[in-house]
Amino acid sequence: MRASTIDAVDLEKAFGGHPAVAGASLRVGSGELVALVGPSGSGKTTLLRLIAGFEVPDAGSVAIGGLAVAGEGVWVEPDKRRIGMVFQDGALFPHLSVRANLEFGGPRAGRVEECLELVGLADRAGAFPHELSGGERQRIALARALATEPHVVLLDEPFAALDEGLRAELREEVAGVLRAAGASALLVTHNQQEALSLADVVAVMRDGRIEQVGPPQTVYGDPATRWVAEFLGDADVVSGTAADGVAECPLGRFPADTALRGPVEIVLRPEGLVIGPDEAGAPPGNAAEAVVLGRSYFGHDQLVRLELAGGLRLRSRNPGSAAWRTGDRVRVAVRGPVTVLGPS
Ligand SMILES: Nc1ncnc2c1ncn2[C@@H]1O[C@H](COP(=O)(O)OP(=O)(O)OP(=O)(O)O)[C@@H](O)[C@H]1O
Repeated sequence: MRASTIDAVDLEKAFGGHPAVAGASLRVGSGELVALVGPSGSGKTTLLRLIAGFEVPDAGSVAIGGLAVAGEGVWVEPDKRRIGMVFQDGALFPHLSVRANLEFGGPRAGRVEECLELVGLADRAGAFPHELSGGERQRIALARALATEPHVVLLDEPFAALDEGLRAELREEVAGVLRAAGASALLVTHNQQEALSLADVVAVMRDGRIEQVGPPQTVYGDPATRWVAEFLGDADVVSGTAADGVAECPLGRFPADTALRGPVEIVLRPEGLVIGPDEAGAPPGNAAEAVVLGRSYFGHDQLVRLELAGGLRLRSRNPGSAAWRTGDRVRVAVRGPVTVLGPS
């Protein structure tokens, strides 16, 4: 395991008796990019502010770069925590040039040029913030955050103010810059795609707690709870019964944790269901007859709504090549990974 850059343990913070962070623990390893994702009001920004030192925790502790900065009897001011911050609006000093913005924290000689080079804006050192585009401003904000060689960069919704096209482009660029700089970073976002596509590790926050932490493929493909499954993407949940390591439902039999017995919930992703006269690629048995209820065509793919005998409704996301019509009788097979969960 990599050395920790952030170790936040059992943090609690309430405002007026209402808990915003309710026992959250979060670790960021050295050189790791961790995304903290959750719905509005789940406590992401408060957790980030506790780590940065803009809020004092009611309980719990924070260590940054191996040094305790908050906890019982310990308090280190934000400007002594060696963190770099990037906010939604960049928050550059408007009356200072790009160079002066980067020099503000007193970086070592040559570091300003290095950081401008990293974000690909070496030629804009003399410009003022109002002369930069929204995307350029965020790249300069990142360069400024990196200039003082912090232990960790904290980014709070850094792409939220940008339009969709620019957002996607800048996301990749920012992740690339952070990786090239070998920086450790914690990114707060309410955008699931952003979290899954950018981060090495995704922490899913709900009601002030971290509900699941893991690599993007794990939190999406093997969600710990039904809530995580439904928050991170489209999911259909089918009731089944488990015994001896197998869960059974109208779509077939699936491997399950041997500890599960009795009623279970089986989580299916629409892209894991294939439709067709043949059962392309699916193991024998894991298929069922269905009627097409309707379809939405998106160009790059389509979402087909299906109903099985007994009224069970499912969705299949597949290449838009086959124009299934309402009322068509089809066979639906499970191709993708399924997750079997105990009753929630
Ligand atoms: N300074 C404050 N005073 C009072 N309540 C606050 C304060 N800061 C946050 N809260 C409350 O704490 C809860 C968590 O807020 P927080 O901003 O941390 O959530 P979030 O997940 O970042 O949400 P969003 O994605 O909307 O920014 C909310 O109910 C919010 O209203």
